[in-house]
Amino acid sequence: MPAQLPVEAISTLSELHPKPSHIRYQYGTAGFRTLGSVLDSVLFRVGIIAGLRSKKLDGKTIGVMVTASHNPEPDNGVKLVDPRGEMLEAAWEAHATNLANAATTEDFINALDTLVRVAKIDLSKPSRVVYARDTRPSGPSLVAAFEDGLKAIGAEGRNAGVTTTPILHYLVRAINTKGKKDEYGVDSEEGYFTKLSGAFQKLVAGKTALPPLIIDCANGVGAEAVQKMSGYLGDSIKLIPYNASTTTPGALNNACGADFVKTTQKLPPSLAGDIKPGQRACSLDGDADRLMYYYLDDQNQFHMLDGDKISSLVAGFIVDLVKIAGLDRTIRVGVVQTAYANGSSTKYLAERLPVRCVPTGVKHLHHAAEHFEVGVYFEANGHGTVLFSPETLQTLATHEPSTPAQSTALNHLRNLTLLINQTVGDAISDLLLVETVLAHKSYSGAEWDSLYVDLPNRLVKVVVADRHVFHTEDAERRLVSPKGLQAKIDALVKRYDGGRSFVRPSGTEDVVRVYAEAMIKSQADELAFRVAGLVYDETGGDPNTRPREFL
Ligand SMILES: CC(=O)N[C@H]1[C@@H](OP(=O)(O)O)O[C@H](CO)[C@@H](O)[C@@H]1O
Ligand SMILES: [Mg+2]
Repeated sequence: MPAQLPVEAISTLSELHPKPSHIRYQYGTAGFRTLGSVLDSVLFRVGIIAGLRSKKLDGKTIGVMVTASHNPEPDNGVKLVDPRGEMLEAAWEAHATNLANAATTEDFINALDTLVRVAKIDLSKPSRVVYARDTRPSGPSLVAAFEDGLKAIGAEGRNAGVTTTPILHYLVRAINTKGKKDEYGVDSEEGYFTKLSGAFQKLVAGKTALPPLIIDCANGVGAEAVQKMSGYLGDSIKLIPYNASTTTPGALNNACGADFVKTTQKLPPSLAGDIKPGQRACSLDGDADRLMYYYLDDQNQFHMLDGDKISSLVAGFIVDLVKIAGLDRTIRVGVVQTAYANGSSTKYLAERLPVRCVPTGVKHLHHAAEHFEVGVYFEANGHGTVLFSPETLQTLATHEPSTPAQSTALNHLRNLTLLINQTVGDAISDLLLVETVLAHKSYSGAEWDSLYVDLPNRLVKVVVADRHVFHTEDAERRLVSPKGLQAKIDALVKRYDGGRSFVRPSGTEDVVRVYAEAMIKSQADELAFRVAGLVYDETGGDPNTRPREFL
């Protein structure tokens, strides 16, 4: 008889983690994410789901990260990580949503039974799960609920403690490739720090010393990782953590962090006075998978260097190295962006290499990047990385250079494959990558910034009655419904010099987002507020509560 679900154990433990009756959960772009205080049942159930996912994949280790990233401190969330360190497969997002919403223990067990049957899960297989959390106060009790889930399904758990999202992804891949040909690294935090710092030190050896770098850690888990990384970097670069108060109530992501910088386009107030004209600095988000750079010019003016600027800097550098190494016929470097990428960045990049636009969400970018030999992907908000295909890794490992210049470039490329966290966007890996390129190019922040001039842009949220009536095509750049709305947007856009605007429903908030660009800032704002007004009026917005700035 095939192995059965341990119904007794699941049932007993499930009663300790009842689902609140009034809440509907959704496994979205960022996993399950909502107030930490209502996630207990979800975490318990995710423990069981992770165990089943591992069994389905023959006992490979699955990752689980408890975090709500850049959200306010009271929020929390949970994401599953597949064996190569990638986001959970889409079909299982639906399974997770379904299981999280089962009303009672009985419904939950029935839904589990169905999943086991439909997904043909062999319950006799082993199951292994590695998990971690960020610094949020709700973390420990949520992890305890999750561990009850592991216990219920009999999964073997490995607690990676308090660490960043990208380190958890690294661990998943390292564990699953241990002792294999494609071994990713030693499966410990130390392994991660040693691998990245070693590659960085080689890449910047002999270059002019890098100035110390102020890092705004958003008062989150990145602070601990930056401090640890510092210890491994020797004198190759000095990292100065700011906003590193991980235990101060309410401090997490508050007036600091990558999301604050991107959305307000301002310097975090806590850095004011400490960053000098000409100096650059950067901000991480609450789980250290996003990165924003910025600098003050000689007039003390703030300039932001976002994900598009990082992408352009890095892609250009890799293209040059590939060419110098004599590999430009074999290795095609491409870039993946979303519709939110600044139009100037797209123009700059498209003149140099293939560029693809995909729908919002890291999994779309990641998968599209896998189609290039080297795929560089970044969201404008600072989440991104570089992927080297297995064939490219092979080429880099075996290629015989014919000149000293080729040999040097080849070595740099090899070290880049070690420095870059290829499982997921990683703020710490990315900032070392940026510093590497700046060291090689002898660029200041201003010189990097001058690769292209950002088009002024504006992002506006519109609260609508039902965002599910919005459907898009062409990588979210055009609306197919509500019918007729796109034609009206087109008519508005035409009136603005260099105008571009698109509307899409958010996957993480109950709003519709409007993005607009134009040649001058006031026009970008005006276009955004006109389109926002149009969307509001056309989809039944109440005239009495119409936001005043909408035109
Ligand atoms: C405009 C914007 O920044 N959108 C963000 C946001 O998605 P929305 O679907 O727009 O809510 O959260 C996603 C998950 O973190 C991130 O991937 C994406 O870039
Ligand atoms: Mg994040």
